[in-house]
Amino acid sequence: MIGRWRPAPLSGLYRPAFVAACLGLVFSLVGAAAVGRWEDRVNKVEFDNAAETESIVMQNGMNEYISRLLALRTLFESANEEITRSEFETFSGRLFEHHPGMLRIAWLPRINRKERAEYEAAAIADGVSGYRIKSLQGQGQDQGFATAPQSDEYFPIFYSTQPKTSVVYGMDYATVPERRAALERARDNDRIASLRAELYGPKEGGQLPNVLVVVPVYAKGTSRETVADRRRNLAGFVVGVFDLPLLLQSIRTTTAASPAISVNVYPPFSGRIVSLAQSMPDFSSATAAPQSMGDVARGVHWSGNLRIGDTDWQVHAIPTIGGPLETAYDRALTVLIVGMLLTLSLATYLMLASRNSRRLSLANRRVLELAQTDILTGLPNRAFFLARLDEINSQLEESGLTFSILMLDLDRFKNVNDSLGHGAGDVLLRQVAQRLKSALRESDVLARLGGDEFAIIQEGCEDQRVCSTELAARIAKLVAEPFLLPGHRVEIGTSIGIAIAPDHGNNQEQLLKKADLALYRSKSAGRNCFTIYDEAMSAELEARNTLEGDLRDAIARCQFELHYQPFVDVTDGGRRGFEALVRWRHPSRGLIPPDQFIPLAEEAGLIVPLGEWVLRRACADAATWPADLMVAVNLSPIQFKEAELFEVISAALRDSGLPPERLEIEITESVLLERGVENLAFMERLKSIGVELALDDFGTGYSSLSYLTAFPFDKIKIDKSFIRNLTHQPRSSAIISSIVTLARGLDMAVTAEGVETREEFERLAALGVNFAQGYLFGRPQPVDRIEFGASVQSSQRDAA
Ligand SMILES: Nc1nc2c(ncn2[C@@H]2O[C@H](COP(=O)(O)O[C@H]3[C@@H](O)[C@H](n4cnc5c(=O)[nH]c(N)nc54)O[C@@H]3COP(=O)(O)O)[C@@H](O)[C@H]2O)c(=O)[nH]1
Repeated sequence: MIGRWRPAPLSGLYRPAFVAACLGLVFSLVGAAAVGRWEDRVNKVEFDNAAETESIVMQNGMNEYISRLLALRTLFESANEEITRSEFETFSGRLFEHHPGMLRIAWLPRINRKERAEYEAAAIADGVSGYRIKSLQGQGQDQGFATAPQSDEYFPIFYSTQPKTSVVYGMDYATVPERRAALERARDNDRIASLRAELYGPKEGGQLPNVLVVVPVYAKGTSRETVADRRRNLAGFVVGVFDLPLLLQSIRTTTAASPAISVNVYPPFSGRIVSLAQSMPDFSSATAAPQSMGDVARGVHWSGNLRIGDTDWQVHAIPTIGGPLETAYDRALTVLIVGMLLTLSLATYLMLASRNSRRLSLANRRVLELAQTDILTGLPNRAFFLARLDEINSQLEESGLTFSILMLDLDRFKNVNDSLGHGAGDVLLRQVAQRLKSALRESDVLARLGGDEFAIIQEGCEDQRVCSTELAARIAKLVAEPFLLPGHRVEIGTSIGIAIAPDHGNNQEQLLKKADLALYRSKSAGRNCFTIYDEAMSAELEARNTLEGDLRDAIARCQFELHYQPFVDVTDGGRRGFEALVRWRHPSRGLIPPDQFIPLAEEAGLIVPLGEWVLRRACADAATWPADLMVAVNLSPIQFKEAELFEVISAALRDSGLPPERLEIEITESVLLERGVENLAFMERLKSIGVELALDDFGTGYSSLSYLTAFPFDKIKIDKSFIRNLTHQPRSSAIISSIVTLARGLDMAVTAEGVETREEFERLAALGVNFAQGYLFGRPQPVDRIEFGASVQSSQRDAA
């Protein structure tokens, strides 16, 4: 996972907007449909009420017409004398004066065979020329009249509101079967009968059939209780012919019928439809009349009856097209439009919000990336590494996998930084990052933890131990290759510590601690190597921690003591002084040598107070010695970084009364590696007050001869490792000889450390060394065991 961040998938970004749009659309449609249905229901109720009212009004209007025919019947039945033609015409004319739609009214008297001629003559006498009783024959266009055949009784048109010239005078209704049936129905039931009938001849104003209404008239004062009574006492019929469309239109006009309702009146239902004309309305107030009842039935409609006499005409009402009772679905439309607008707004808002939120999340991710990136190398930083480590740890139990952590610390990086500057150090770190990347797989996590520390999480290996050591070896080799920086070629290395999960722990803290311990071991083992953690390291750490605690206590309780080891002048064997070497008298562990606690004191920062104590004690002790004896005190590089060191030394001298010329400060080469300018100034200051300076352990570190010229040393102390080899390695003699020659040239003295044998001593003397120190002249011992008398001096002289 060298390229660690994968962008979040874009799919689903607009999903909320899409879902909202779909839901909004569905709700809008459902809402509009519901409102539409509600509108339908409300309109239907209103329409039904209006249609019913309309029907009642029409029925009342029709009843009014019928009642006028009944008035005529009353006239015939109540008159004592026969009603004359002119009385009939006058009365009829008045009755229907303001009632359009009444086409004509006729009086059909009941005439028997014997009365026929008499009636015919009377009509002619009344001015109806050529009057005779006729029968209607033929169909449609071929219809015509013929003299009615002999019959027991006739029901001819005798009086009529038609002009006397009309051919219909004398037409016997009984000769037309359906009219005869209506007459008989009316007679037998003493009820008004009606029928739909086409009139003879073309009808004014249209082709629609008319309605014949037949009212039976019985002889005055006769019984009509039984059918026989009615048949016997029948006097004739009053017949009204209605122009139904005109009549209904007139009713609607006079009653100010609602224009919202279109009324269609169909002929009485006969059980079968014999012609198209029968399915067409007899009356329609609609602007475009429906072509059939089917048309009406398909839409919103109301059905009822219009009773004319003994027959029910079918009434079907529909909302007038474009009228207020036609469902306009305007509310439903409003709901739909508002719903769509809200949906659109919501979807737009969600889309914008989603887009903004994505932008925000991208920005957040960028911030997160930056927060988890090491700016210098572009690698993940410590925060990312730790988070990833936690993540992998949390999956550890479920996955059953193992992984390794490799902690890397560059060797000698500090030198590059100090000597070539931070710019070069940065370039080097980038190059190291590139090399490390090249050694890793895509699934490995590489991070820079800070400074010259890198860390790797390596997972997915069959044998994690083998895999991680192979990787560490590969990395060590890669980093050991020279780096080309601008104008310089540098060589560094890397120390690596490895911890393996879950063997070495299953949480971040444990694993990092153990990888660090292993790294520490690599560092102390000589660098550019790798170490896998083992349990002994923890034990060591524990011991070290205990020791550190004890060390703090020891400083507070003054459990330290100084032992002194003499150094002698090679030429005469005379003792020239003592080196102060600190020891720790541990309450349970006894006397602990400085090798075992000085590094720890340095790491824990305790060397500063300890070093000050050594200085003061050594100066105080030396002040009691013979005036020709020097005291040499070791200073740690850590003490050198203390700004107060000069004041500490001055105070030790002042407080003890020891002349500065009797104090020799021993420093190691490592001190000279950094803060060169400050250290030089500090050393010059010590020299200026008379303190002598010795370069300790020469030959173990960098052994740069340039230090000898750059810093004002009085003495060089050749490390005992050279002396050890002196007798059997000619090279050591040559090195010592060179050092002596160089020191002499620089006006410096040379001390040989660790002289244990006479042979070594003689060889050193031959090489021109000035001073010697070692077990040959005495081991370090407490001050109270040192004899400053002549005996000591003579024994040493013997050695010389
Ligand atoms: N910063 C401070 N460092 C100190 C102080 N006191 C001691 N030290 C440093 O500790 C190192 C170990 O010291 P020590 O165990 O005391 O060993 C010294 C001698 O005992 C040993 N020595 C001397 N002669 C011989 C010999 O003939 N053979 C042999 N095997 N060892 C011998 O050498 C040590 C002295 O070395 P050096 O300092 O280089 O003169 C040591 O590095 C001390 O510097 C302290 O107070 N502060």
